[in-house]
Amino acid sequence: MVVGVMGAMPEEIDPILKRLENVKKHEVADNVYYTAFYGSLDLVVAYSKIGKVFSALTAATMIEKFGVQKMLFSGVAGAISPALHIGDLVAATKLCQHDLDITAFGHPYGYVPEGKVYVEADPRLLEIAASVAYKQGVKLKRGIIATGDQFVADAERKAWIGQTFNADALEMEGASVAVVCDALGVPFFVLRAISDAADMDAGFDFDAFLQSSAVKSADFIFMILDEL
Ligand SMILES: Nc1ncnc2c(CN3C[C@H](CSc4cnccn4)[C@@H](O)C3)c[nH]c12
Repeated sequence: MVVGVMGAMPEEIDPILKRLENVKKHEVADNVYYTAFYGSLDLVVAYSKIGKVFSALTAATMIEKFGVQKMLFSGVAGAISPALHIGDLVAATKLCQHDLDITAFGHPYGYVPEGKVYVEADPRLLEIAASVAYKQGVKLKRGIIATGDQFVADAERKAWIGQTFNADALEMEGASVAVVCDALGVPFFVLRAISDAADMDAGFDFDAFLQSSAVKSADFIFMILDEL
């Protein structure tokens, strides 16, 4: 089976790559894709670069050019829910785009005609994640993740996103990956480890915790890969 493991930043996939052997590099569509065998799995690993457009391009390229059959996203996120603290793992049950706004035409935030506000993650992959977390004694929360093309470092914006979408965490790539995988019929799973609280300290906390949180997410992704 061909499994895609995506991140947005180099720091999010470095902990994945360093645990793989005989990694091959492929330059496709202005990006670098790494392939390697992991047990019985064929892995395709890449960081997309930041934001919804780049992450959509990478997800589509992984599926259309590399034949990815299951997509796992590993990375960091800003917390919205007060129950989420730096280093905590959260798996997306569904994802939305908090910066998609044609409310001027009477539509809800995050909605465009023939689209949907939320895209649901694959229940089977969520089930595997919950089972792995239980067996390994890892605390894994589930929640709604809101995606937008902005680094949120403002309590008011964070509160608005939380209230408008009932979101538990926010980032800049998950919902676009979800839309691509959903449209192309590829089961997907988005895992994030909290790096900051999307408030006035977000920039400092992000710099301080990016690496350690990215490793936490990557380590759990390997626990899931071992079950696929
Ligand atoms: N508060 C937050 N708001 C929005 N997104 C996030 C994330 C998740 N990632 C990290 C990175 C921030 S932008 C970036 C740009 N340059 C350097 C580092 N990060 C982008 O890929 C989204 C963690 N905390 C977030």
